Formats: sequence, structure tokens, C-alpha cells
Amino acid sequence: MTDADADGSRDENDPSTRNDLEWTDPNTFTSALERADTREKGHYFEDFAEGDVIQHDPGLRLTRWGNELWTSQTLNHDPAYWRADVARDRGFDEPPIHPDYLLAATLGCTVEDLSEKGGYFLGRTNVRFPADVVAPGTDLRVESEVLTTKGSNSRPDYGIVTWATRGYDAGTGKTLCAYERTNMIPRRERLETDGSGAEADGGGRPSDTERPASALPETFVTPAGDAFEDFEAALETAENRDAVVAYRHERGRTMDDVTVATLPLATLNTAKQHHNTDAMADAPSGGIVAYGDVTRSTALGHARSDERTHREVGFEDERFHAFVTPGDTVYCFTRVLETSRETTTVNERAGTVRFQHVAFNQRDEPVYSGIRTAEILTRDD
Ligand SMILES: CC(C)(COP(=O)(O)OP(=O)(O)OC[C@H]1O[C@@H](n2cnc3c(N)ncnc32)[C@H](O)[C@@H]1OP(=O)(O)O)[C@@H](O)C(=O)NCCC(=O)NCCSC(=O)C[C@](C)(O)C(=O)O
Repeated sequence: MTDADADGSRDENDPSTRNDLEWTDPNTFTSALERADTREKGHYFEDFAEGDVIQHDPGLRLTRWGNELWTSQTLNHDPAYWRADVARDRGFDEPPIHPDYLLAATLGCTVEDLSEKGGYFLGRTNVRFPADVVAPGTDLRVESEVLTTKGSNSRPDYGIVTWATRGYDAGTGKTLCAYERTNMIPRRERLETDGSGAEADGGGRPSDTERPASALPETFVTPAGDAFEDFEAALETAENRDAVVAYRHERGRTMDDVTVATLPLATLNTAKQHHNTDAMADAPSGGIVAYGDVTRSTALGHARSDERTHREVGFEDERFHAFVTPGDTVYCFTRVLETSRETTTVNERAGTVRFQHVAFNQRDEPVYSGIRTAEILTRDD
């Protein structure tokens, strides 16, 4: 007991008496929060320098549970990823890890280092899957290199960063997937611009080569079936006419708690955009949004339900055009651009198709688009 206690008075400067504070009294606690520093997570735009290489701990184990959670909820219901007998028919020893889950998991565990501070996933290109098959139980090691950093003239509170990321089998060192991703990243210091709308530091988004609506082709051709030959025949039907092979898929998926929050967290994606409504209230989206890879995979799931997918080869020019928020429904529209009898794996039962997929919402607004190359099985498989 101190002398101060003995005469009934308290010495506010004596550290031992502060333990008697009612820390959970609402007024005391509010003042305490105002005075406390926040142990921040993530990195600002200024923290990234071109050429930096970042190892993303802790990586992730690609589990059958994660695979099934992802593929079931995004409607990627190809039985080769679920049933051992169908997997064996397709040349796999067991149901493998789905490429969408592999890609989302590779990106997910980079978020803590690259984009947890905030800002949005704008696009991705050069997506490749060098490994023919990835088995459940594979430990994923992920590494990124900063490719470019530039200011955003239209949004002075943000910069735009592009990273090249690779996911490796931690056991063998083999590359499982690789891509280049671009994000808006908050700046520590706001960029002063001349307001002219000119590029801040050069660069910019890929130009849009679509024709205006008034110039849409007269005829829209839909493939008669889901096999490679059906896509080939549809393109032949459209050839030399004012026609395009383009159609929509009936299925839609309304974004709920599982797709918006559970799926990204299951890939260790710590972006507040997907699970912290409080922090997102003042963000440009005004609330939480779906992980770009969930939106994309859901749309691709709809597209794959109308084709005999054998293997994903790669993706180019993926873009996220608008936010997808809880309650929004994700649909898909597909264009067939090109077919080829060549395949990257020796598979006489498949051909290669290049698609453009556009994910859109219940208001028919595009939310994602990308060019996809995939091997599609022939009818007589
Ligand atoms: C963000 C919004 C509001 C900006 O909309 P806006 O109208 O203000 O601007 P914009 O014109 O679309 O783009 C802003 C700037 O970005 C540039 N830009 C744009 N795209 C590209 C690209 N591909 N490559 C290079 N640069 C690009 C563009 O050139 C422009 O530069 P400027 O400011 O200097 O003029 C709007 O684009 C939007 O709503 N997009 C949807 C974003 C979204 O929902 N993404 C997926 C969810 S977020 C996510 O998954 C997160 C993740 C995975 O967890 C995680 O990274 O941590």
C-alpha cells in the first residue's frame, strides 16, 4: 500500500494505480482507443519498388476440403474433381485440385503482403498452369515480384501496382501457376495532380477494342452442343457472315456470406473488402464486395456447365469492371473466338477453344471479362 492510498487520495501519475482504472467503462475506453496507436497491416503504394521480390508466408496447403468448398459454391461441378472413377477416365490418379481454386489460393495468400491495405483488384493477365495436374495435399509456396508502379491520375489517393506472382509446389519446387495482377493500392501521401485527367506516371489500362452496341453483328450463333466439334461448327456457321458465336448461360449465383466472406478467407485472403463491413463503409464500394476470383470462377462455372472442359490452358486480359456486392447475382455471357485441333497436352480427344467470357449482374452490367483458352473434349470421348 502506498502513502497516497493510505490517506485516501490517488496519484494519477503512479503507474500502479492505473491498474484500478475501469478500462471497459465506455467513456474511458473511447478515450483509450483515441490515444492508442493502431498496429497496421498491409502496405501502402509507396512501399512497393519495381524489382522487389516478396516471399509470401505462410503459403497454403491445397486441401480436398478447400477444393470441394470452392468448386461446390462456385458451381464448378465437373465430376472429375469429385469422383475417383471419372478422374481416372480423364487420366488423373485422383480428383485433382481445380485450377480456379489453385489460382484463388495462390492470390489469396499474397494479399497480406500486397493488397491488404485496401484498393481493388483491377485485372490480371498471362495466367498459366504449367503443371498438368495438382494433387490435394500439395503445399503451396508463393512468391511475387513488383513489375510496375504508377500513379492514378483519376484517383489521387491511390496508385496502381502490377506484380508477377508464381505459386510453387513447396516440396518439388515445380511451378503450379503464374500470372500478372494489377491493383489499386492506397497511397500514404495523396498525389497532387493538375486535374487534367492525363496519365500521372504513364501506362494505363488496355484499350477497349469492342465495337459500340449499334455495330453489333446481325446474327448471334449458339453452339448446338457442348463438345469441341460444336464450337468448331458454330464458328464455321458464322464465318463470312455478319455473325458472331455468342450466347448467355442460364445459371446465376447470388452472392451470399459464403461466397463473399467464407471463400476468400478459406484461401487466407485477408482483404478487408470481403469480410469487414465496418471498415468498408467509407470505401469507394460503400461496403464489402466479392473477391474477384469468386466472381470470375462463378461465371466460368456457368460457362463450363455448357461445355466438356478437359483442361484450362490460360487467361489473358482479365478485368474487373464494377463491384459485386452481397445480394448481387452473377451470370455469364460467352463468345467463341477461335478453335484449333492442336492441344498443349497429347490428347487426341480434345481441341483448343479461345473464349471471351463476360460476367454480368442482375442489372445486365458487366462486372468481369477475360479471354480464356481451354481444351474441350470431342464428342466421341
Ligand atoms: C475500382 C473502380 C471503382 C475504379 O473505377 P474508376 O472508374 O475510378 O476508374 P477506372 O478507369 O476503371 O480505373 C482507375 C485507374 O486504374 C487504371 N486501370 C484500370 N484497370 C487497369 C488494368 N487492368 N491495368 C492497368 N491499369 C488499370 C485506369 O487506367 C485508371 O488509371 P488513371 O486513374 O491513371 O486514369 C472500378 O474499376 C471498379 O469498380 N472495379 C471493380 C473492382 C473489383 O470489384 N475488383 C474485385 C474485387 S476486389 C478484390 O478481389 C481484392 C483482392 C483480390 O482481395 C485484393 O486485391 O486483395
